[in-house]
Formats: sequence, C-alpha cells, structure tokens
Amino acid sequence: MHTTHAAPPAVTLSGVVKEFGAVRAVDGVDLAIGAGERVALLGRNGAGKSTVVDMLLGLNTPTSGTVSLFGGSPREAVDDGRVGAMLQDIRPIPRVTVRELVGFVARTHRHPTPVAEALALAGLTEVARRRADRLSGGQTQRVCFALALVGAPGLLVLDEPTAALDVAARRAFWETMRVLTDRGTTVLFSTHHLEEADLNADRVVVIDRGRIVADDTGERIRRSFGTGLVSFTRPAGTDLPEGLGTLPGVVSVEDLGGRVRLRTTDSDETVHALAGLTRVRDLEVATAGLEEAFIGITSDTGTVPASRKADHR
Ligand SMILES: Nc1ncnc2c1ncn2[C@@H]1O[C@H](COP(=O)(O)OP(=O)(O)OP(=O)(O)O)[C@@H](O)[C@H]1O
Repeated sequence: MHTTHAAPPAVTLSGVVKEFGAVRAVDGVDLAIGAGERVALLGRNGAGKSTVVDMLLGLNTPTSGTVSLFGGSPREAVDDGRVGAMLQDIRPIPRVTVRELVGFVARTHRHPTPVAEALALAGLTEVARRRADRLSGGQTQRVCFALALVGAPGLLVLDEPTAALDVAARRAFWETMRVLTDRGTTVLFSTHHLEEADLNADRVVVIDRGRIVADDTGERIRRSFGTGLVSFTRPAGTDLPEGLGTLPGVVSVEDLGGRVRLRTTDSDETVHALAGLTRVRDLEVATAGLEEAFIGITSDTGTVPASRKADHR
C-alpha cells in the first residue's frame, strides 16, 4: 500500500512560555504555520513579538513548551540553512562591497540563490559595488534582507522588516515577499502596524501581553475589531444601562464618565437596538481608523471583548 506523509508545518509552537525574571514575556502560545504561508505577528511595543522570533531562531529557549521548525529543533533548522532571519538590531557590516558580502554569505549555503538575483530581489543592484559599511539606514536594512534570503531558506523570519524603509522601498520589499511566498517560502514577520499586516499577510496573528488574542485573515480581524464607534451621553443620575454589551454588533463598551462609547462591527444595527434599550443624548456615530481599532483591542483599558479572548485559548 502506498502511504504519503504530510510534511510537518514550517513552524510549530506548543504551550510556549518565556519568562525573564518576574516578566512573563510570552504566556502560553500555540501556533502552527504551514509551508508558503505569509503570516504577520502583530502587537504593540512590548507585546512579546521579538521574544517569539528569538525563540524561533534558537536565540532563546522557552521557559516551558516547545518550538519546532520543519519538525526539528530551531537550532537544527538554522544550522541546515533552512531559516533566513532579519532582526531589529542590525549588526556592524564589514568593509567589503555589497556584492562581496552577499556572495560570501551565499557560499556558506548549499543551494544559494544566485547572488545577482538576491541583490535584485533586495533592490540592491544599483549599490552592489558600494562599500556595505557606507550605506544609508534603508540600504543597510536591504543588505540584511539580501543576507536573509540568499540561502534560499524555506522559512524567512523578519522582525519589523520595514522600519527603516521609505514608501517606495517598502512597496518593493512586499512585492519581493510575494514572489518568495509564491515559490513556497514561508514568511513570518512582526509589525505593530495593522495596515501593513493586513495588506501583506494572508494571516494575522495578534499578540498582546504575551498571548495570542486573534488569529485570522486581516479582513476578518478588521471587521471583528469593530471599526464603528457609537457614542452617547447617559442622562445625569442614571446608571450605565444593562445589556449594552450584547447589542447587535457591539464588541466593547467603555464608560468615559457619563459619555458611553460602543465599538461595533455594525453601527446601524447597534443604533437601532440602542434606541429600544435606553434613552440617550448627543448620539454620535463615527468610524475608527484601523490603527485606532487595533489599539482598542490591545490597550490597557481592558476593552478586549471576552468572546475574542475565548476563541484563542
Ligand atoms: N532579555 C530580557 N530581559 C528582561 N525582559 C525582557 C527581555 N526581553 C524582553 N523582555 C520583556 O518582555 C516583554 C516582551 O518584549 P518583546 O521585545 O518581545 O516585545 P515586542 O513585541 O517585540 O516589542 P517591540 O515592538 O517594542 O519590539 C517586554 O515587557 C520586555 O520588556
């Protein structure tokens, strides 16, 4: 009988916890990423993104739980040249030309991408003869990108990859990312820009205080964040009406000292039902920007809806 074995996922994290003394940077993360997926790890500063990335690369070990890449340890996958990485702290670059540097790293791999192609993919063709230590911040970031991709890795791990890039370079960068995932490369990148995650990933994993609070397509996450804002003033001397949180579309309720703000996925339905529930004054309906919606889900005000948390235990 002929049996086929499915390839193990590119990335698997099971019950991963990472503590630094009293700080629990990663607090029980389960995540599986298949070949060719383009996944954004989205979270605000200090959410735990870099800690996850470091564990994926074997630079850090979990306090508990397991991390595996292609079914083996991160160290094995890295030593095997199956992982390309671009981290936030850009290391000093030696005094050689860009082409020499990329060529040198290419020779350390068994099946490298041709150097000219790696340079072109990273947008470095024009500066290939320049000394690598005399480049602008954005060009230096592109050199790091070329070094990450020249080994033709199965998995690319990129920690805030576009931080130093201008608008045109960003666009070119994401275009290259598409080319690579179309070839079957798995890409995991971290960002704190919802817009960037939404536009450039097939799947967005939102991390907050070390936990995954959403894992879905950017569009569905955007919708579930609730970009509608319905605000009203409650009559003086009255309490916050009961049942606001269960009105149609409502994902969170905030009471800002008499002014009540509902975040909703459907403002029309919410307003309609609100009228039947209570008397309100100064009704206002607005749309939150994507970034604001994201801040809503991950802010300290505790407005993350219980239902979304429960989805991702
Ligand atoms: N080596 C360390 N020692 C102590 N605490 C650490 C260490 N590394 C990270 N932390 C803490 O762990 C938490 C998560 O940090 P991490 O760098 O993973 O966040 P991040 O999501 O990557 O943030 P940013 O977007 O700012 O890069 C933070 O509270 C941080 O201060």
